[in-house]
This record gives sequence, C-alpha cells and structure tokens, in this order.
Amino acid sequence: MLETILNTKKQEIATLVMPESTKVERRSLYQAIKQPNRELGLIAEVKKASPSKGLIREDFQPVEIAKAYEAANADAISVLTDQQYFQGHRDFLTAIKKETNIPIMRKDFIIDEQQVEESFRIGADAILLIAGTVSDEELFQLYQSSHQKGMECLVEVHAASELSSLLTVFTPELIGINNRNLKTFSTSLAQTEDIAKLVPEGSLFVSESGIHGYEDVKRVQKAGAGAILVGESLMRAESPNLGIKHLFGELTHDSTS
Ligand SMILES: O=C(O)c1ccccc1NCC(=O)[C@H](O)[C@H](O)COP(=O)(O)O
Repeated sequence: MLETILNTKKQEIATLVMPESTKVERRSLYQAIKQPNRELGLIAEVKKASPSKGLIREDFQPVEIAKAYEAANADAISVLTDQQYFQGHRDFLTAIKKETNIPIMRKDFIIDEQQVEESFRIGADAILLIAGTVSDEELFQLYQSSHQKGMECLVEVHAASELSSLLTVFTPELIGINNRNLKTFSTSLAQTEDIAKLVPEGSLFVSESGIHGYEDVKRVQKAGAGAILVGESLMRAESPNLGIKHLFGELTHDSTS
C-alpha cells in the first residue's frame, strides 16, 4: 500500500502548484506535548477516510471538528491533507490553522523538499516524516529544512530496525511509533512496547494508530509514550468532546456533550 501511495505522491509532486504563503505564527508541537493538558499528550486527528477503513465520517466539517478538539483540550491537531487515499485537502489545514490556537501537524506522505515548502506555505506548524519512504539521509535533509523554516517534525517508524537505522543518522526530537502494519492494516499496541525500548532518552515519542479507549491509553503510557495520535475512534464518536472523554476515561453517567 505504502508503495502505491508513494507512486501517487511522485506524480502529484511533478505537477504541484505552489500555493501563496499564508502568514501565520508557528506553534511548537514538541512543547505542547511535553506539557500536556492530561496525563499524556493528545494529537487529535481530522480524518475523513482511510485506505483501511474507507469512509469514516460522512458528515465531515473539518474546521468544526478541529475547534471541538481544541475546546475539549486536545494538545495538538493532525490534519490529513492527502486527497486520493484519505479524502483530505491542504486547504483544510490552512482553514483549521486560522481558526484554532494549538499546533497543527500536516499528515501526508512527504518525500520531497517541494512538499516541505508547500507545508510551510499552507501554515503547518509541524509535518509528519515517515522512515523508509526515502533514505535516512534524505529524511534528515527534509527534517533540517523543515526546522529551518520554523516547522517541527514527527518522525514515524513502523519497526525497531527502522528506528535503529535512523538513529545512526540523526536523533529526532519527536518520534512516532505507528502501531499499524501498512501491509495488512492490522494494528497492535505491542509495536509501541517493542520499539519504545529503542527511543533515546532525550526524545519524546508518540504512539500512533489503533488507540480506542482508556486501557489502550494506559498501556502505551506504561510503555513510555509522551502522547497518542488518534483518528478513527474520535471521528466515529458522537462528538469530538465525548470521544476524547471516552479515550481518557472521563465519561460519567451524566456526560451529555
Ligand atoms: O489509516 C490508514 O488506513 C492508513 C493506511 C496507510 C497508511 C497510513 C494510514 N493511516 C495514517 C495514520 O497513521 C493514522 O491516520 C493515525 O495514526 C491515526 O490512526 P487511527 O487512530 O487508527 O485512525
């Protein structure tokens, strides 16, 4: 699947039309999740559809969802901007950035400097970089140019071998451990437990994907995660607020909104 997505990205990059620059102040994702609003940080994702689940949320109002995440004390927001596989759009990110006050991460498949510049222009505070999509050296280049532009990076790995290889080239401040196997689409929190052992002391790590309830939250927290990245379970919840409360075990019998 990843290979198919990356082939699409290469075609998109070849015809990329650079947007005008949006004037925004940049916010730190690292600081937000270092000092989270709850026992561990929450990056709440705006995700309409996915390759594994198809359409997740029919009534999809990206800015309203993002504002509700912020009101429910999410620490940061992840916005899927890929159109073909996730039904996202880069305009969603710009609109969300203008209407919220917490860090906004661009979640896409970023493999080229032009996409870094595009992310900067649309107003992203941070971008996702995925190990294995380009060489570790190329990933480091993208990481450095993002930082030079004032954006931070969440560097995602799917295997212990990917992280150890990456660490021979550079040490990301923010490491994402994705619990989803991109071949089978199945998720396992054991991924977080296995890979966590390799995370260097100075880095914060985020457990991503397949987190649906408080038991999951406690499990990845025990493994050392500083934050979680959650999409589907929040998008399927009756409201973002109820979804977040459910996730952190904050629901009481009289919780109605
Ligand atoms: O979500 C997918 O099906 C998917 C497929 C292929 C590549 C990436 C994919 N998802 C990106 C993500 O990492 C998730 O959107 C994110 O971690 C949130 O996951 P979840 O809470 O399980 O929606």
